[in-house]
Amino acid sequence: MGIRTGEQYINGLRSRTPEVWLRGEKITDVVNHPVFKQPIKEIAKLFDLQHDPEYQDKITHICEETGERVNNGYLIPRNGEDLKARRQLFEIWAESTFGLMGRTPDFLNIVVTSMATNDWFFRQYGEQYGDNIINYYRYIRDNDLFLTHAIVNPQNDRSKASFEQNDEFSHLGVVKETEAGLIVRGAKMLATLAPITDEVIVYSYPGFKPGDDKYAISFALPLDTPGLRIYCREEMQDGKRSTWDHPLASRFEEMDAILVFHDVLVPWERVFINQNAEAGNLLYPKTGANLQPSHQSAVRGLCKLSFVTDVACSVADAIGVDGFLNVQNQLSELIQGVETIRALARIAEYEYTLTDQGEALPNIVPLETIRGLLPKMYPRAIEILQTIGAGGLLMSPSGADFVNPEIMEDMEKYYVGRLGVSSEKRVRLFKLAWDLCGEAFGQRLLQYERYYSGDPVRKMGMFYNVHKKNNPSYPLVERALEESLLMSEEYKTKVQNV
Ligand SMILES: Cc1cc2nc3c(=O)[nH]c(=O)nc-3n(C[C@H](O)[C@H](O)[C@H](O)COP(=O)(O)OP(=O)(O)OC[C@H]3O[C@@H](n4cnc5c(N)ncnc54)[C@H](O)[C@@H]3O)c2cc1C
Repeated sequence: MGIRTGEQYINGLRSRTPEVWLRGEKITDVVNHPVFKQPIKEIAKLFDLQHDPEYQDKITHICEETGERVNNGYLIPRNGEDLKARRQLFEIWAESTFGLMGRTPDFLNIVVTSMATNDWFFRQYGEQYGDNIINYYRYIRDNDLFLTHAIVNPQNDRSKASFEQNDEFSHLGVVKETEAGLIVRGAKMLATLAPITDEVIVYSYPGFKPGDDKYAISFALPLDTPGLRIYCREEMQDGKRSTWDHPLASRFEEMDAILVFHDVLVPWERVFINQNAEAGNLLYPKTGANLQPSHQSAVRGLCKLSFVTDVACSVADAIGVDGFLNVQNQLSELIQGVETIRALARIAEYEYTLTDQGEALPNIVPLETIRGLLPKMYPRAIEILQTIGAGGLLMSPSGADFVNPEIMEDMEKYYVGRLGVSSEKRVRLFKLAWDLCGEAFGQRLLQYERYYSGDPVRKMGMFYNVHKKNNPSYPLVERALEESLLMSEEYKTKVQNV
């Protein structure tokens, strides 16, 4: 089949009834549910872009294996040009949602592509697991499926390993093996967009302890697999608020969910890692399953930070405060932050290396640097937006006020910005800003930047450890010590006295 249209994506959702729970209610028609309707349309637009003549060649390519047109996320990067082609996809899709939707389909396309490129890794633990990951890659590529992923255990007791938890299966694990496949039980978090995706892939961060084998699994399933429940968090938008009042929050909410598996059958052909703590721990360091999607996250994060920066500049300009030195300092901090991330993302691409499999890997150091910087830069950007918008963020009336003839005149008079900025423009701009920096929607966006790819605190620790391993000595420091010693009177005296 190759690339789908938005309508085909929506029809795919319509054809299935996963067990989605929201506010104690089982949702039977996700496509028409007010909470999911608009985000589904926003994702559908991404699929449609694949058919838009302006974008098609930038975000899709002809698959060598099938001759069909497929998404660039399925491109196995072999050189810098391929990485660039992939980046164009990330940019175009990220810009479509202003970078506010993080788990667009490209994210997991890349994870699975990288896993399949490294089938040798899975094969070490059984030939069939290598075949399974390749077949799964082909299946999602050729059917252009949209995946969610659940890789973290629920926060039950983080001081204990999975096998030490009070309940043997609070963390997802294997109950038994059958002829048909694995029977799995327990929970995984935090599957963003799960209710509106086609399939889930389960794997884990490293960190399995001896005794954890039965929890060290990786597999993929359709979301309507019997026994699989999707528990949504409380929604941040009820789907009824207007796009005038909530220009972003009403469009781009990414629902997050916990997945609970009630003795779910995972057919053997969908198993990639089977109860193997060693494989679970080595998946990240030995394959590009972690690194390759960081490229998408970097480009998407750049788009989001750029957007918030532009909103802050627009707000400052609209009320004439961008001539003040303190405001200029804050805006420059944001602009320089964007430029830093842009430069790092480009360096990662240019300094790619080839693995033994011929897979082009972007340079991990700049990508991990972005991963370290964004969780600090993004909250800072939001703080700056709040500081520049100040009280104005809290005085915005609603769209309904602007169309009521009794008060319209006041609306148009008292909410104006600097010369040339109408009341309506100013209020709508401040509402855009408020969605980002005040609404629960905006708080979730912030939490996303902190945690979307793991705990930033431990990531910084790992970054330092890897740096130390790769830089076991510091020759410049040694030279500085050596040279100054040789030049010192103390050294000369010591030599004379010996
Ligand atoms: C908006 C959002 C969307 C997400 N989307 C997805 C998704 O689509 N798929 C997915 O699989 N996951 C997703 N995640 C989950 C994400 O991977 C986790 O939130 C992240 O890995 C951090 O884990 P945690 O939330 O369990 O925090 P924890 O690991 O429980 O950490 C909680 C706190 O305790 C500290 N801490 C915990 N353990 C240790 C330790 N051993 N040493 C030192 N400090 C420790 C941490 O520093 C942190 O401050 C998402 C998260 C968010 C917020």
